[in-house]
Amino acid sequence: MTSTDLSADVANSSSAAMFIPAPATPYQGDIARYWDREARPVNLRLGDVDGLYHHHYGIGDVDRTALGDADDSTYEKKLIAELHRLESAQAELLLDHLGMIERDDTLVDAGCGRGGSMVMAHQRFGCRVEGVTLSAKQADFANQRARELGIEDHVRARVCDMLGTPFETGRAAASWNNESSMYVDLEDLFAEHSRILAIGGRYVTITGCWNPRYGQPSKYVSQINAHFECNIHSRREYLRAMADNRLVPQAVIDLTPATLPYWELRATSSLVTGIEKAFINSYEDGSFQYLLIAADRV
Ligand SMILES: C[S@@+](CC[C@H](N)C(=O)[O-])C[C@H]1O[C@@H](n2cnc3c(N)ncnc32)[C@H](O)[C@@H]1O
Ligand SMILES: CC(C)=CCC/C(C)=C/COP(=O)(O)OP(=O)(O)O
Ligand SMILES: [Mg+2]
Repeated sequence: MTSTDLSADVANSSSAAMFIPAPATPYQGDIARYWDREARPVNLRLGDVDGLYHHHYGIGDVDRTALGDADDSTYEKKLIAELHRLESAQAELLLDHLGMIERDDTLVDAGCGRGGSMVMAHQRFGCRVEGVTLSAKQADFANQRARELGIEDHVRARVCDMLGTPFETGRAAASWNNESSMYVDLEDLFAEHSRILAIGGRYVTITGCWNPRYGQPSKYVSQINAHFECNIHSRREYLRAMADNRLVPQAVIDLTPATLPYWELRATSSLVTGIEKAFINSYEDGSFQYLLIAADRV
């Protein structure tokens, strides 16, 4: 794919001249404010470990040898590094599912946060990565990080609704949502991914979803929704909305067992936010699942 710039509108490309569109709905205004104000140590201190700032959770086994003795004065620092390693492992798994990406391809990160996954994608594939977020603070942060790394010509965040992006039709080699699809209607979301993706392109999401086998969203799922002002969808809704929008699943991976060690470890740290028990309980009672879905645009 030949692509230097997917965007039909480049006006808001640099933070200095960033054009901030009015929110499409009052809800999106709330979410923009939420992320503009967010500065939780559990995110900033983890990002400070190596400069990759994530707003998603972790997967994989805890490396107890890396943590050492809990009585040691360096234990908390090691614990933070370990949580961060698990969060980056989550992003690596998402990137593993993007398929063959060439240097001249363009990828789209829908709901890019502070841009950690975008940087990792560029570092892995050498390609251009375009991200959208509702939060001007997050877009500024991500663009500042890209400048610091000298990759601002390849990695760019902008303030934009993921349901109506300025990207050209059929040009993206791959696109993803990393824990950002619980803020939007899935039919609208997948219609937009389907529009921007090339035929044969790849879509990947990692998300928390409620489990139809449980019946309805549990009290823990409701707690998570209230905590983040989001609206968690069911697994069934994901698969149905993909099918409706020419996205054919190639892999559906239940990451619930893989994310539980992250939560158990996080619950013991000084950086707890109070939402840890809701995740642990809902994963354990089967009402909630941590899922990766990779789909082909057909
Ligand atoms: C939990 S954070 C995930 C950030 C990032 N994907 C990561 O893994 O670090 C959710 C993100 O979704 C974004 N978001 C929510 N609704 C959006 C929308 N309608 N359009 C664009 N971004 C949106 C928020 O601004 C925020 O950046
Ligand atoms: C899996 C689900 C349902 C996720 C909801 C979306 C969300 C808010 C993710 C984490 O962001 P964060 O990294 O800012 O959260 P925290 O501060 O808890 O680490
Ligand atoms: Mg976090």
